[in-house]
Amino acid sequence: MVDKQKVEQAIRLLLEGIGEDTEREGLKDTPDRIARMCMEIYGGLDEEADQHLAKQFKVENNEMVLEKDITFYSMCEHHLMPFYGKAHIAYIPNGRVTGLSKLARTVDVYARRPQIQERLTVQIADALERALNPRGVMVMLEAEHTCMTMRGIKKPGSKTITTVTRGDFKTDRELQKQFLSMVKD
Ligand SMILES: Nc1nc2c(ncn2[C@@H]2O[C@H](COP(=O)(O)OP(=O)(O)OP(=O)(O)O)[C@@H](O)[C@H]2O)c(=O)[nH]1
Ligand SMILES: [Zn+2]
Repeated sequence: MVDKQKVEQAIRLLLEGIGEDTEREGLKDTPDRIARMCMEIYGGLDEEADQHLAKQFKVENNEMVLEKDITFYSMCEHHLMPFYGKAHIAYIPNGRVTGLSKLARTVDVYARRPQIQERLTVQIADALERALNPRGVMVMLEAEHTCMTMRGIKKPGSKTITTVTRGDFKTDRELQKQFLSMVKD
C-alpha cells in the first residue's frame, strides 16, 4: 500500500536535495502528483495475478496459445527509472485456458512494482503455472532500460531480452522455435 504522505515528504526532500525551490509554481504540487503516480505505477504491489487468471474456460484442443506484443512499463529497482517494451506469453493448455486479457493483466500486476526484468519474466511464468497447470509455458520480454539509455552507460537502442521456459517448452526445441518464429512474424 503506497503511503501517500511519506512519498510526498520524500519528494519534497528530493527536490530540496537537488537545490530546487519546492514552493515555486511549477513544483508546489509535484509531491502530490508523484504520490498519486506512485499509486498507479506501483499498484501491482497490492495485487497477485491469481485472481485474474482464475477466469478459465475448458478446452478440448491443447495446442499452443500465444499472446504477443503486450506492451508493458515497469520501474527498474536499482535506479527507479522506467524500463518498457513487449511481453510475449505462450502456454500449452492442459484442458483449460484463461481469458486472453488476463495474460496482459498478469503482466501489469508484476510490472507495476520496482523490478528487474529477469524477476518480472519469472513471476509471469510462475503465475501461469500456478493457475493453469499447463503442459508448458514460455515467456519472453524485450525491453529498453532508460537507466542504460539516458544515463550511465548511455546506449540508446540497446534492448534486453529475457526468457523463461517451463515444461514442454523446456524440453522441446521445436516448440521453442515455433514460439520464436511466431513472435518474429
Ligand atoms: N540484471 C539486471 N540488471 C539491471 C536491470 N535494470 C538495471 N540493471 C543494472 O543494475 C546495475 C546496477 O549497477 P550499480 O553498479 O550498482 O549501479 P550504477 O553505478 O548506477 O551502474 P551503471 O548503470 O553501470 O552506471 C546496472 O548494471 C544496471 O544496468 C535489470 O532489469 N536486470
Ligand atoms: Zn536501472
